Amino acid sequence: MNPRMKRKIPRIPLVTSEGEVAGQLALPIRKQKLLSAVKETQVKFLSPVDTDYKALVAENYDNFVVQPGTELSSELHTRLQQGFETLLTNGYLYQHRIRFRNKTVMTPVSRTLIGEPGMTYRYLNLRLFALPWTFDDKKKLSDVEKACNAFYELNTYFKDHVNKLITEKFASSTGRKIDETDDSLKTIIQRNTEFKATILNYMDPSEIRLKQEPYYNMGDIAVSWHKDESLVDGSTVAVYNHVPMEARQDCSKWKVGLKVAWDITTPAVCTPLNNKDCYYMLDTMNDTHQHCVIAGTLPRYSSTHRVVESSDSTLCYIQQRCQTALDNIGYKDQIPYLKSLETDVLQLIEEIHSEIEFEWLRQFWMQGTQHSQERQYWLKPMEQLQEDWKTMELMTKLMIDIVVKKKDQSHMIAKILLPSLVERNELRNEWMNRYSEKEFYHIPEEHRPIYEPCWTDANSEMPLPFDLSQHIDIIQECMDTNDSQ
Ligand SMILES: O=C(O)CCC(=O)C(=O)O
Ligand SMILES: [Fe+2]
Repeated sequence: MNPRMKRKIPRIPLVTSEGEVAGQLALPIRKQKLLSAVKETQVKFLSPVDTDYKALVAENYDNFVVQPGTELSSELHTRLQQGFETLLTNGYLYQHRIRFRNKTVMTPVSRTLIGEPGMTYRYLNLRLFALPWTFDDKKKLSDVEKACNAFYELNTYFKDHVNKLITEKFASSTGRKIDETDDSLKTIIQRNTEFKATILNYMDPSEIRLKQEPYYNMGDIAVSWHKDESLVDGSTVAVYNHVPMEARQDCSKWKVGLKVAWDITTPAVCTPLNNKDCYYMLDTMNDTHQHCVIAGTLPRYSSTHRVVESSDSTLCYIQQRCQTALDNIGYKDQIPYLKSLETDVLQLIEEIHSEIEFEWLRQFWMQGTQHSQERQYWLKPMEQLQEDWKTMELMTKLMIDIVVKKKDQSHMIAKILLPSLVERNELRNEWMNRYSEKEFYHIPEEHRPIYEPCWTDANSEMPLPFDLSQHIDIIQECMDTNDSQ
């Protein structure tokens, strides 16, 4: 059976984007209000064929810029188009199963993240781990690596082009002549152009049943109204559009929709895109507006470059956090002990411990075998993170021992441990029960979750059991006796 056929009718609800789930789920109140207002008022949108379109864009969407593909070199287009195709044919683009209001839902669009080595991007409660787009000079690149590198080239182009757009905008809004040494200009440019990763999107509309755009009747919605998450405030999003077989009429083309966030009095805009076109949401546009993608009739790819808010989303960051925690373990005659028992130190270690387990290890392995095989770059670092995490299990065990033996600081340590262990146990349960049996059964084998780390009580290497319930009871008891003394 053709593996693509299996995906034709998704068994689990589709999420079309942030905050927008097709079917079953209750709507947020804000959206309900908007929808009932829509019924009463005639809300409208304009397209480039409408006479007032230009004026509307100038007034309310001046940070939205469409650039015809002719401005990019044909060599770059060729590399990008080959890049998309290579990634699709090698199975790198697939629909994401994400958790949304306690349900598992599937994105209609197939995706992957490419970016700076060690970059991750969190959206819809899923952490994406980037395929690197740059490599050591001497490395002989595989086709997939060459494909990723093409998007780095596009990224370099986008940095340069957005620099120009922002500089012009700055000059026209301040009425000043362009001065490249101007510090405020430099800051704005940096904020807008430090693209760190791109999400590639792919969809063949003939394979997926889509919902209608709910407010304006724009057509079939592939990516529903949203703002992009986890970005630096006031940063640009730059998008490349690729439709291998171009539709002739506007009505069959893919379109990008824009509206002022939670506003139905200002008309929205809906702009058809041609193959190779780029569009930009400059500066604060992603903060003040929402965008959506309306499906055309033919398959389409896009590459969406983002200035990721990366303070807590790089491999370097989590490795440093690990080191901070591990600095507190010492060994005397090979016997481990905690160097400091200060509240803040222990609290921080417990936080890091859970962060590694739930934000990194489980997020990575939950995405399945194919996902991990594709990410050779990540395998060694993940192994090391898991080793470090295991040492943190030992550190937690040392804390528990102090509580149980009623040593000096036991009450204070119990107060830190109790909420931390309760939360860890709950999160473990949640991760282990992420899919119902029925859902699990319908996940293709290569995308099935790997429940890692996972161990049984028979595993003598692990300092603590997987299920923390008994330890939680013991600590609770210690606290109760301590309180009653
Ligand atoms: O494909 C596009 O044009 C934009 C997709 C999008 O909004 C997203 O991936 O966040
Ligand atoms: Fe988006």
